[in-house]
Amino acid sequence: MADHEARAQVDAPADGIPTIRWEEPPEGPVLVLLDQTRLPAEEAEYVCTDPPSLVEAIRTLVVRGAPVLGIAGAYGVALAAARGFDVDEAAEALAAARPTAVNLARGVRRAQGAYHRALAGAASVAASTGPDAEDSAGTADQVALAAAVAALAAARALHREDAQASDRMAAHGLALLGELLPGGGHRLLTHCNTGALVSGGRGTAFALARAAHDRGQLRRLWVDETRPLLQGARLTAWEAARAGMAYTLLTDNAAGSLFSAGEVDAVLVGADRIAADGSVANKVGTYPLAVLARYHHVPFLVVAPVTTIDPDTPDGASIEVEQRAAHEVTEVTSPSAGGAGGPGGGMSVAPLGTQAYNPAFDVTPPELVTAIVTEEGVVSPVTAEALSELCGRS
Ligand SMILES: CSC[C@@H](O)[C@@H](O)C(=O)COP(=O)(O)O
Repeated sequence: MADHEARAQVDAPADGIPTIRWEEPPEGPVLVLLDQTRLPAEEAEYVCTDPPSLVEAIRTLVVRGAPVLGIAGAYGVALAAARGFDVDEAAEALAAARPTAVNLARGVRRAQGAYHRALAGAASVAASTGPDAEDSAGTADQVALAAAVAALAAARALHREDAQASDRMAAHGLALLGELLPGGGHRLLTHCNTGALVSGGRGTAFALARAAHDRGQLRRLWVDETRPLLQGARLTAWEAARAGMAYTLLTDNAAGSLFSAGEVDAVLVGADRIAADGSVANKVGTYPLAVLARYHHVPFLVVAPVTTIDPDTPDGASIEVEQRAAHEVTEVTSPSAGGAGGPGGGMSVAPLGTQAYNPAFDVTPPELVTAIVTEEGVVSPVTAEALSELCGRS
C-alpha cells in the first residue's frame, strides 16, 4: 500500500470518532487524542507535544483500552524521535505508564525497534560515504530524520493493522454468535468500553455488538456502568447512542438479577492481556460476569486482537494487575456532574481516610471462557495449545 493510502486510512477515524491522530503543524509534530475523561460531556482534544504529556494522558485515562494504548505507545516513540527526545528513555516511560495491557509495551517496542533499525541502517550508509562527508552535523540530522520517519511508519502500520483487525474480529464473532444463538435477536451484555475509543477501528467486543446491530440481529445491548471510572456509562453508552443501538445501562451489581431473569443471551468483553494458558485480564468486574455466565449457561466471549495474547506470561497468576488510587473509589466524579473538594477532585462518598481496594483489572480463568475471538479466528475451547497454534498463524 502506498504511503499516502496508508495515511488516508488511519486519518479517517472509525465512525467519525477521532480517538487518536498524528498531526504535523509548523510548530512540530503532535499526537492529538480525544480526551476520554471529558466524555460524554464534551468532545475535547488533548494535544501531546512531548512524551511526558502522553505518559500523563495514558496514566489518567485520557487514552485507554488495550489496542489503542499500543497505537499511542508507538506514536509516542515517533513523537520522541521527531522532537529530539532520548528515544529509549521515552520508550521506557511509555511502556511503564500502565502495566496490565500488554499492547502498550508491544506498540512501544515495535516503533522503538523500527527506530533503531533505521538508525543503524542510515548510520552505516553515512559511514560508507567516508570521512569526506562535508557536513557531519547535517549527516547526523539526516540519520535522525530517517530513524524518526521509520518510527512513525511503524506506528501508522500498527494503527492500520488494528483497524483491519477490528473488522475481522467482528466477522469471526458474528459467525460464532450465529452458531451459538441461532435464533438472532441477541441480548448481549458488555463490560467497560471496547469500541472505537479503544482502537484504530471499531474496537473489539463492541465492534461485534455493533456488527450484530448493523445486521438487525441485536435486540439489546446491556451496558455495565463499570465502577469506579464508569467506562460503560460514560463511553460505551455514548458509542451505543451514536450508533443508534438499543441499549440499557445497569449498575455492575445488577447483572446477577439480569441473568437470573433470563435476559442475557451472551456476554462480550475485551481483554488487556491474555496469558499463554488462556487466562484473561480485563476490566475489574469481568470475572464475576464469567462466573454468572457459567452458572446460567450463557456463552462468555472474549474479543481481542492477537496482539493482546502474551505468550511470555504463562498464566493468570503471572499477570501484573494495576492497582489504582483510593480516591477513584472513595469519591464520585463525572465530567458532566462536576464535583470538587476531595484529593482527586471528586465528591467524597466515604468517611475521610477510608482505605480502598481498587484493582483496575481482574483475571478470568480459561475454563470460564467459552471462546476467544481474534482476527485470526476463534479459539474454543480455550487451551494453551490452541492459543499457541493461533499465534503461530499470525
Ligand atoms: C478492547 S479494550 C479491552 C480492554 O482494554 C478494556 O475492556 C478495558 O479493560 C480497558 O480498561 P481501562 O482501564 O479503561 O483502560
